[in-house]
Amino acid sequence: MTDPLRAGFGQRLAESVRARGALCVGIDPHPSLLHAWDLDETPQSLERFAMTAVEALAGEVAVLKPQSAFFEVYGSAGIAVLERTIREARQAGALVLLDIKRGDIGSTMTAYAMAYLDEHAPLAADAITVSPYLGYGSLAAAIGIAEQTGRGVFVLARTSNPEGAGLQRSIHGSGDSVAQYIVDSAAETNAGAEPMGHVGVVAGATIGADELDFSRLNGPILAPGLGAQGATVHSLRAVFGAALPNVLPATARDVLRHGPTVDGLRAAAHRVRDEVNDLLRD
Ligand SMILES: O=C(O)c1cc(=O)[nH]c(=O)n1[C@@H]1O[C@H](COP(=O)(O)O)[C@@H](O)[C@H]1O
Repeated sequence: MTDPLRAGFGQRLAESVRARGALCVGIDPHPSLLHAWDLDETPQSLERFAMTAVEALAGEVAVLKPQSAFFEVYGSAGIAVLERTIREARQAGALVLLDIKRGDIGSTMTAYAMAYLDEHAPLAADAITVSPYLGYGSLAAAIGIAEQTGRGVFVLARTSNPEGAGLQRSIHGSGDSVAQYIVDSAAETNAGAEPMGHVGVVAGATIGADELDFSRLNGPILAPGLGAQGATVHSLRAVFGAALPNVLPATARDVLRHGPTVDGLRAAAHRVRDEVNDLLRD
């Protein structure tokens, strides 16, 4: 295995996907899931939930994606659980994509990058989600620090929620859609990187067929929306076409609802992973 601190994120992700299959499982401790697992809404229960997910999945799937909001709800106690979740998941071999969807003016973005992408940060993950609403250029500090530390960013391009379409499909000054402009901006950053660059994009598995051209991206595509939001593994081919090998399908509730047993969670993740493997082989 390549030293995670010396290889770029594109390479580390490619290796992890090769070894474990293309799947990202979200750790989203929704109140409804806590209840379904017979847990209450306390930091102790949050910890039990997250640690069970880590035990079941961190040695199995390529990427785990804790959703920060569900931890932040509990204040500092929740953040402590998030720190432990990130640390233990990484130690068990998963890449951790922290879902925080940050985006701000450049100087503030530097602070966010130091909080989540700096080697010594308590919440340092392998990658984070970022929002380009303040302009792709405002993300430069995060993109730069990620590159220096062997980490990655996933920029929201065409999100899985129905409300995203109006804004993201509107026409940008470049003449393409806003979403395509984001994909093309990431492509410029990733140009020439081997095996691919460290700037991914987010494009929901729920979006229309062939809506975006990913042919120049040279980076990963996080595709949330499988399961609870209605997309299926089968639908990925129509949405992503030739870009399928770079797609990292993501699902949270559809796996987590098979807890609280470690075996149940693992079997659910394996089922989705195997479906994705079959799709990629076809
Ligand atoms: O960035 C994300 O991960 C994300 C982007 C997007 O377009 N849609 C989306 O659902 N997500 C996240 O992916 C997860 C989806 O969870 P499930 O619908 O339970 O699979 C949530 O944590 C969302 O915040």
